[in-house]
This record gives sequence, C-alpha cells and structure tokens, in this order.
Amino acid sequence: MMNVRISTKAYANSAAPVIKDLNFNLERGEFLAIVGPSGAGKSSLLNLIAGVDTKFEGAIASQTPDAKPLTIGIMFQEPRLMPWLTLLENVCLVSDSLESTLVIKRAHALLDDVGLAGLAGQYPNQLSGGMQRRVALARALMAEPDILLLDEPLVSLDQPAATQLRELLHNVWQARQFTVVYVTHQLDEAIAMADRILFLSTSPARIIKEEIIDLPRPRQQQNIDALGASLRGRAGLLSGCMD
Ligand SMILES: Nc1ncnc2c1ncn2[C@@H]1O[C@H](COP(=O)(O)OP(=O)(O)OP(=O)(O)O)[C@@H](O)[C@H]1O
Repeated sequence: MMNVRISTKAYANSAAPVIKDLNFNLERGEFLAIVGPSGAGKSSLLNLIAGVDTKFEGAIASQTPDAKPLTIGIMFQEPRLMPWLTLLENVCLVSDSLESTLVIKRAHALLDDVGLAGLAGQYPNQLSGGMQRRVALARALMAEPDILLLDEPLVSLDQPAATQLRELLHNVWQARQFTVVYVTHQLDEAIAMADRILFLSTSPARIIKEEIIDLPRPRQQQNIDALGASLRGRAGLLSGCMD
C-alpha cells in the first residue's frame, strides 16, 4: 500500500540526522506498531508519512490499484482541540464545509461511535483527558482515512482511561479496516494491538528488528506478558530500543 524509504531526515538546526536508512512497506489493513525510545525520531517519521514534513532524502510512495491518493488521518500525543469550539465543531474542523448537513450528521455519528453521544454541544475543557482523546479520534476519522497515524495516543492517561481508549481504537480499526501506524515506547501496548512491530534504534532512527505478532484477538494479558518477556529477554537485541 505504501513504500517508505527514508535515506536521511535531518532538521536545519542540527547537522546530525534524526532518521537514517529507514525502509519498510505498509500493507493495506494492517496494524503496524513502531516502538522506539524517547527522542528516536518516531514523531518525525509520522510527520513524513503524513506529508506534513516533505524535507527529507528518499521517497514515500503510495501503491493503490486505482492510483487514487491515500487519505491519511493523524492523532497526536495531545488532543489539540480548539477550546472555544464545541466538540461537534472540533470534529467538523477538518471538513471543507462546516455547514453541510451530511458533515454534521457524520460528526454526530462519529461522536456516538467514540462513546460521546449527547455531548456534541459541550466544550473540550468540560471533558476528561480520555474523553478529549476520543474527540481527537473522531476528528481523525472524519476524513475516512486509508491510513490512521497514532502518535502515542495513550500517553499520560490514567490506567482505566488508557484501557478504554485502547479498546476503542482496536474496535474502530476492526470495524473500519483501515491501516494503522501506531507509535509507542511501550512494548506491551504494541503487542496488545499490532500485527507487526518495527523496533527503532536510538537517533538516528533505523529499524533494528521486525516482529510479527501472531497472537489471537482479543489478546489475553498472559500472552502479551509472555511475548513481552521473551522479546525483552533476547540477548540485548532490543537494548536501547525501549525506555
Ligand atoms: N521541528 C523540529 N526541529 C528541530 N528538531 C526537531 C524537530 N522535531 C523534532 N526534532 C528533534 O528530532 C529528534 C527526534 O524527535 P521526535 O519527536 O521525532 O522523537 P520521538 O521518538 O517522537 O520522541 P518522543 O518519544 O519523546 O516523542 C529530537 O532530538 C528532537 O529534538
């Protein structure tokens, strides 16, 4: 579906690259997790895939049967909601026509899907952190993305809110069958969610290991724990790759 080939990504204010020789293919419908330590270059990689940042050496090529451009949705670490807009208006923000009845209907349906039915007229500061993330998810889904990029979506949530959002993300992905690229530095989170994990080195980021997660869904905690222990135990293979 997409071929990602990044020879070098460097920022103008630094001579050292943040990404070097990082190549992978993204398959249609897969849930890909990218695990790496803080500062490795994970968010930088997502910005390149999203097309938000085009300054790099290499190529990111979409391969679609009808040559139709891929639609990409992104959910950041922080929800980035506009505090002066209602939830409905925040969700509609990415749409061309805020006034269209169809757009508003779709935004209501998505707010329902993320468990916020009846709250469309509220403002972000009336919500918990977990609820704000769910609004951000609804907004990312408005464009009906082929690929959804998730940048540490559970970070800084308390355990119940993180579990709830993780299950929601999983259910939405299974129901809609888009492709997910899920960035995290938590191995267990990646094992719980992904079909495949790419492990990144410290900066400059490159892939040091790929692991196919062949566990039945929904995933049992004992299976997640066992695979996590096995991966962590493999002779320092992943040292420096996780916090
Ligand atoms: N816009 C930018 N301009 C200059 N340097 C940047 C910019 N964005 C990121 N960096 C630098 O690039 C490196 C990688 O940052 P990035 O945010 O991509 O890493 P990360 O793996 O997502 O980190 P974290 O896990 O802490 O979110 C860091 O050293 C960061 O300071």
